[in-house]
Amino acid sequence: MYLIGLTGGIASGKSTVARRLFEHGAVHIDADQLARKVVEPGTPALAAIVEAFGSGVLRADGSLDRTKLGTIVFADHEQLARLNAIVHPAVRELSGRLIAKAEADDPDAVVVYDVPLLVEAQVDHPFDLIVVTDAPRRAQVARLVEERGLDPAHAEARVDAQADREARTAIADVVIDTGGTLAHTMSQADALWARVRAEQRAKGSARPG
Ligand SMILES: CC(C)(COP(=O)(O)OP(=O)(O)OC[C@H]1O[C@@H](n2cnc3c(N)ncnc32)[C@H](O)[C@@H]1O)[C@@H](O)C(=O)NCCC(=O)NCCS
Ligand SMILES: Nc1ncnc2c1ncn2[C@@H]1O[C@H](COP(=O)(O)OP(=O)(O)OP(=O)(O)O)[C@@H](O)[C@H]1O
Repeated sequence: MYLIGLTGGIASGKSTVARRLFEHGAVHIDADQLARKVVEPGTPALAAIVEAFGSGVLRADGSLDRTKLGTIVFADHEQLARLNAIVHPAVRELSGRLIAKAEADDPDAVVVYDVPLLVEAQVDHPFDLIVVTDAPRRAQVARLVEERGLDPAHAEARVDAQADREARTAIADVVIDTGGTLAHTMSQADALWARVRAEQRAKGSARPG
């Protein structure tokens, strides 16, 4: 297995790069999706969230009201830390299991773990390569406002809840510049895929037997 940790700020283009790598043949594991799964009705994490934030964060059908909880936690660092302490361990455990399963299914798989909070959440999977998508803050905010309908203040609050660009690029083996055209992002993703395949081939031919 070749394990890529893919991270980047909100709306920086992680999913766009992950989708391209998936089209090339990578297995894609998405931390945002896992974070939704571990708080489905009936899970211990959802029970812990209700205990911490009250039943006002539930919808009438018993599922989590994500907009309501988002409004609470992205306005207050302490509340966000409480939520993270509930959700992150569950995501860490589930992602570890899924990565192990991908390797068991195909020892030669390239696995992309797409995780917005790689820097913030002490993710310590044994990555072969850490890739960071990097766009200017104004591009992130503009995408959140124009494409996802957030109001500018909420968009800024989400960006501010995350590590800054410098902290992320400091841990990167590869930085993908996602501040330009989509075509420029795609060509960098294609070059990354070619590099990973070449590294895998080199490892394989160095292997005895
Ligand atoms: C607060 C919640 C309910 C808001 O849900 P919502 O559907 O509006 O957003 P969604 O989960 O799709 O996240 C969108 C983006 O917000 C950013 N974001 C989400 N959680 C966090 C966080 N704890 N800290 C900083 N940024 C975050 C990420 O860039 C993410 O890609 C939800 O984000 C959540 O449960 N967050 C805590 C878990 C978490 O850290 N998830 C991120 C990956 S593990
Ligand atoms: N050069 C670019 N590279 C990547 N995405 C771009 C670029 N220009 C515009 N975009 C747009 O920006 C958006 C980026 O969204 P994407 O879901 O890929 O980001 P993300 O980092 O995964 O976000 P999130 O943290 O919310 O999961 C997409 O709608 C994409 O079309």
